[in-house]
Amino acid sequence: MLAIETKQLSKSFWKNNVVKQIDLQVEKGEILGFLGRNGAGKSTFINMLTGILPPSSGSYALLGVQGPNNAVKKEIGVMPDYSSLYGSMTALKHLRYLSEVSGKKVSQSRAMDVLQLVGLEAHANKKAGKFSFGMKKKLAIAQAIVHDPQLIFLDEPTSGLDAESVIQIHRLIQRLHQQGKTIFMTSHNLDEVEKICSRIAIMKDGKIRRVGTMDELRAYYQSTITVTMKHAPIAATDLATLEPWLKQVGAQLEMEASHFTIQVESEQKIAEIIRALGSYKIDIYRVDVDEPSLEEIFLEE
Ligand SMILES: Nc1ncnc2c1ncn2[C@@H]1O[C@H](COP(=O)(O)OP(=O)(O)OP(=O)(O)O)[C@@H](O)[C@H]1O
Repeated sequence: MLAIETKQLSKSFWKNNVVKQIDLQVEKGEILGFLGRNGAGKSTFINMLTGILPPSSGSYALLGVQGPNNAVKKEIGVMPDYSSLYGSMTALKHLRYLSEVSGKKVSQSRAMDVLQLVGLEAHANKKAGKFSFGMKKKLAIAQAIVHDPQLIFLDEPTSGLDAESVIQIHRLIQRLHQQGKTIFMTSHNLDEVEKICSRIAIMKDGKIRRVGTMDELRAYYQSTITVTMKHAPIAATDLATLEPWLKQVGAQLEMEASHFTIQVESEQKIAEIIRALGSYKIDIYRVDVDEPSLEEIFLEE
């Protein structure tokens, strides 16, 4: 079953088209990482799905129910902007009160369990107004998950958190994933997305440019495989013909005495180069293939 399905979903503010005809499908149980530069339209897209903004055109369904629809609200968890927390309410009260508002009031012990999951158990009875930025963020995450929703929207869940808290939140996300929850998360931390998300969507100028697993994204960008080969010394006479040949096979050739680096379009080209060196009877000691990182893929978009 699809957890999220959008069809031509669009949003304009006056004449400014911020989200442009997005068709996106997210399977139940996925962790989808939603990437994009500042101003790409990510928040606007999420705000439509979570009922904060009405779409200008197009449609969406959450957990198979056409939105907006209050019936499905109980099964959706949204991490609020930390600045919208109530300063005079304790962490515990927050969770109990806001779960009631969302239609699925939770017990005191459930609220305490969730505060423990985000590492706030020692602060359960402190007012949110006295919390640090990181503590507010954790409370916002707790608020998104306290009513045990099926679909969870997390907006930059770890930005601004200390290293230990980041690990704690990653573990929590993985645990939710194991429980079969669907998680839709934005992040500007590409390492984090690469590590914990099952699929990645890259948004630019209001459109989703690419969506896929890390392997699928890499396959798409394989035109930029960088290969470094360490080899036995090459005789000057061989080099005279080998070097021009390599320049034809790939790009950005950099030759040193014991190794060279070259960019090729496909794995077949790597095989061709290895065969060619073999025909010159040049031993190859090592082949390093540098696959594009998410950062490189992201920057290309
Ligand atoms: N309520 C609004 N009225 C007018 N323009 C808006 C409104 N909300 C967002 N925008 C514009 O829409 C564009 C996309 O903004 P959005 O907040 O969706 O981007 P984002 O990808 O979430 O960025 P960030 O990573 O910085 O949070 C921006 O140019 C922004 O100025």
